Amino acid sequence: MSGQTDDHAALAFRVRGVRHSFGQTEALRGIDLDVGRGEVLAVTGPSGSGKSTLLHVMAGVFPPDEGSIEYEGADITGLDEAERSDLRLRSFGFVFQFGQLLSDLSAIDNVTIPLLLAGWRRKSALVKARDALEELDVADHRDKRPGELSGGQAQRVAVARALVTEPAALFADEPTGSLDTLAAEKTMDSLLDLVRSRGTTMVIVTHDPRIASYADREAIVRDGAVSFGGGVGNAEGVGNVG
Ligand SMILES: Nc1ncnc2c1ncn2[C@@H]1O[C@H](COP(=O)(O)OP(=O)(O)OP(=O)(O)O)[C@@H](O)[C@H]1O
Repeated sequence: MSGQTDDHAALAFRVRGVRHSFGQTEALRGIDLDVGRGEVLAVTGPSGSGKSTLLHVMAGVFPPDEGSIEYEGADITGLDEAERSDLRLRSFGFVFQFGQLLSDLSAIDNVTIPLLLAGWRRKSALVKARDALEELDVADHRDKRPGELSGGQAQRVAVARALVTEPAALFADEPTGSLDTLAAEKTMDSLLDLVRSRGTTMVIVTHDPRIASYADREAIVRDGAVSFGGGVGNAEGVGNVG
C-alpha cells in the first residue's frame, strides 16, 4: 500500500516532499501523503515521531520548511499568515485533547463563536449551535460552563464547536486522549457518524489503536517519515486512495 494516488480529482490533500525542523530537530524528513476527499485517515506512531507537526503543516497552522501541500488542488504552502488563517476558518475544524473551550463561556456560547467569526447573526448562530449540541447529545448541558461538565461532555461540546460550521476537513489531535474508554467510544461514535454523513475529510492523530480502528486507513509516522498500515477499517479508503 502506498500513500499516493494518480486520481487528483478525488483528493482533499496532496503532500509531497514535506520537511520541517525545529532548530536541530528534524521533525518531518520528507513526507509524501494523499488524503482522499471524505476519507478518515488515522496518523499513528511513537511519541515525538512527528504526528502533530504533520497535522499542523497540513492544516496550515504553519508552513513546512520544504515541500508542498495541496488542499483541493491549490498549493497552500505559499499562503501568508492571514491567508492561512482565513483558510482554517473557512474550511477546517479542529479538535484537540483538552483545554480548547473558553472557561468563562457556557457550552452554547462556546459553540456559537466560530459561527459569529464566520459572520452569522447571533440569533441564527444560537439555533445552529443548539442543533450541533443536540447532534452530540449534550444539548441539556448548553448553559453550563466547561468546568461544570464531565470530561466526555466537554469533549463532545468541543466536537460540536469544531463541526458547527460544517468544515470540509476536520483535524483531530488525540481528541479522546483525556477520556476513559466509554466516554472515548461515545465521543468517537458521534464524531464519526457526523463526519461520515457529511463526507467530511478527517485526519486524526492518535496513539490509541482503538481510535485508529475508526479510520479508513492508517499512516504510521516514525522518525519523521511515513509508512502505511493495513487492517484498519476499510483499508482502501474513500476515494480509492490507498
Ligand atoms: N515547537 C517546537 N519546538 C521545538 N521542537 C518541537 C516543537 N514541536 C515539536 N518539536 C519536536 O519535533 C519532534 C516531533 O514532535 P511532534 O509533536 O510532531 O511529535 P508527535 O509524534 O506528535 O509526539 P506525541 O505523540 O508525543 O504528541 C519532537 O522531537 C519534538 O520534540
